[in-house]
Amino acid sequence: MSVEGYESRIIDGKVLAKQIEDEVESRLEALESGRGITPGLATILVGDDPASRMYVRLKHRACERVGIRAEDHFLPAETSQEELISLIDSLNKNKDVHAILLQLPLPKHLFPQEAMEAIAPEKDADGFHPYNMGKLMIGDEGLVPCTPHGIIRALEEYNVPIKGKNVVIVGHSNVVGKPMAAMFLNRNATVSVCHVFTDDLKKYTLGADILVVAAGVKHLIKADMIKEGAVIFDVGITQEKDGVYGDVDFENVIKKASLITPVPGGVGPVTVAMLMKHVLKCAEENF
Ligand SMILES: Nc1nc(=O)c2c([nH]1)NC[C@@H]1CN(c3ccc(C(=O)N[C@@H](CCC(=O)O)C(=O)O)cc3)C=[N+]21
Repeated sequence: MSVEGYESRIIDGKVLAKQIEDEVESRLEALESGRGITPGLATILVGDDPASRMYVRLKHRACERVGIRAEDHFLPAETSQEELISLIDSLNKNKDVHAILLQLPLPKHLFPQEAMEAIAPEKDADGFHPYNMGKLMIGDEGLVPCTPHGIIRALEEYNVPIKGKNVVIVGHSNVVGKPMAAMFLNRNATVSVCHVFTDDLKKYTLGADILVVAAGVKHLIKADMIKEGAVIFDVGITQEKDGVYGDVDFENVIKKASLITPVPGGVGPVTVAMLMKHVLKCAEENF
């Protein structure tokens, strides 16, 4: 990538992830030596989608690095809703499992919302349970989704003020856009949420002091759509034969941004590190 001279504007997600994982590791050691608890994460993957497999593998590797006990539950694509719920029920009751992660998306015949509601809210490391989502909405942030949490952490790390700033979020998914909006509102930013049906996207993005893009459209955001000095988080992942692409035209946008996350090596690794933090929190608070 030709970004010479602009390197200092890059938020290195791997460096930040390492820092978060180091914190987790030392708190985890204290939990083990102090209370004899080793945090345990159970991941559930239904079907053998290659991308999902890779993401689950990334999470297991992170568990290994920090010392979380991870168990992998792989279910065949034809698993029924009842079988899935019954696995979740047994993991809810298992005292050695402090956190449960149901990898999304699920095969089309299954109901993700019902499955996520079956996860005990105190074991919901992803923060996707309606109880945890509801708490987030009313400003009581407990277990919150990993990607938005990682973005807030990055802003803190780089001392970017949030209060009173214009934040624009592109994408209104339950896993990124909506919880992200709530987290910024909780910190008194002025928040606009745009999505596929937004008329004249550029009109909004041009006003953004902080821009979070999670649309899944390769290079949706061009340099002429952003304000000079904006802070930009690219959550997009478009996998093509020759590589992974984000939602931001990075090489051109970096010339106007003050801080920006690359893809890969930006938001992704921070998301995984935040998951580790959440598993630790589940183990500290519920055993
Ligand atoms: N219940 C659930 N929780 C999730 O957190 C969840 C999920 N389902 N389903 C899928 C998405 C996707 N996701 C990513 C995590 C890390 C990277 C990551 O670390 N990527 C590396 C490698 C990229 C590559 O080489 O392709 C990077 O950006 O540098 C990417 C994507 C978590 N997700």
